[in-house]
Amino acid sequence: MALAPTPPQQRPTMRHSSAFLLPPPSASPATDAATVALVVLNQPLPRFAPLLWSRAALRVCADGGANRVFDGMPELLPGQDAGEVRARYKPDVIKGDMDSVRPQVKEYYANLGTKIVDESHDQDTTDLHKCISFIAKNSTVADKSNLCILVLGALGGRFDHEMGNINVLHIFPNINIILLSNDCLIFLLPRTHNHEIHVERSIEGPHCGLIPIGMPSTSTTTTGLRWNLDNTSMSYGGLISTSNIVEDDKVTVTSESDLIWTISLQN
Ligand SMILES: Nc1ncnc2c1ncn2[C@@H]1O[C@H](COP(=O)(O)OP(=O)(O)OP(=O)(O)O)[C@@H](O)[C@H]1O
Ligand SMILES: Cc1ncc(C[n+]2csc(CCO)c2C)c(N)n1
Repeated sequence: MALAPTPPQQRPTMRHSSAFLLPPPSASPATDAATVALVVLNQPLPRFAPLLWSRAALRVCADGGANRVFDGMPELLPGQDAGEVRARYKPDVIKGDMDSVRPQVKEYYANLGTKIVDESHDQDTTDLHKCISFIAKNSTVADKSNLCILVLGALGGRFDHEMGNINVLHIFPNINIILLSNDCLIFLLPRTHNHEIHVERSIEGPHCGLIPIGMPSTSTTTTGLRWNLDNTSMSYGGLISTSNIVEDDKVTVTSESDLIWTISLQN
């Protein structure tokens, strides 16, 4: 027999913040408290890749993501010597089925001490899935609520890859994973919690969305949005909240089902 969901008033509150994207020297207590791990996917690096790299305690490239670091970091830092930039931005780990990383790139980083984890035997899980499993297993952070995994290049590109990347959020609902592109970010709001999203209005918004992927939501209630939901049901084929607008610095969400939160990033 399925367990009844915990009533909304008994759920703990999960707080979310994108302060990790604020330019230095800004650092909020929320950013400092979490240990950041970075995953680089096989897509063009977003402009803030060097900033997030410097804030991460662990840097993992998913297969062809290593090519993007090798080629892209010198391009993002054009005033600096390309060779020095390359040596400075050395991934800790390259992991995946290794069909996309160029042999010369793999050898370059292996010689610098990067750990290469070849999982070409596994053709049933995506490289991102493999990387998140690796981080979850190897992170020294005992309390996983203090771990924040930032994924670069997860959106905009091949639709099957995008859906695979969003599926990874649902596979690991208890890990704080944020999918990023130059244009927006996405994370999961698990139904086990009420959610308080602190909006960094200097860098994100105003466009946002609240989307039930995977299952309909029988009841969702929000504050802080232009078009709030009030015990509203959402489903594909019915209402989903896209092209919404953030009105307050804090958005709250309570829902009977897992939801995807997305917000635009200012360029
Ligand atoms: N166009 C894209 N859009 C979104 N994510 C992508 C895209 N390309 C790659 N990725 C992400 O980067 C990871 C590594 O990419 P890579 O190209 O090495 O994967 P792959 O397994 O060789 O892909 P495939 O064989 O399906 O082309 C993927 O698992 C995926 O999460
Ligand atoms: C039903 C089903 N659909 C697709 C794949 C293929 N696939 C999924 S993840 C992956 C690895 C990509 O690096 C590959 C090849 C599969 N195995 N099972």
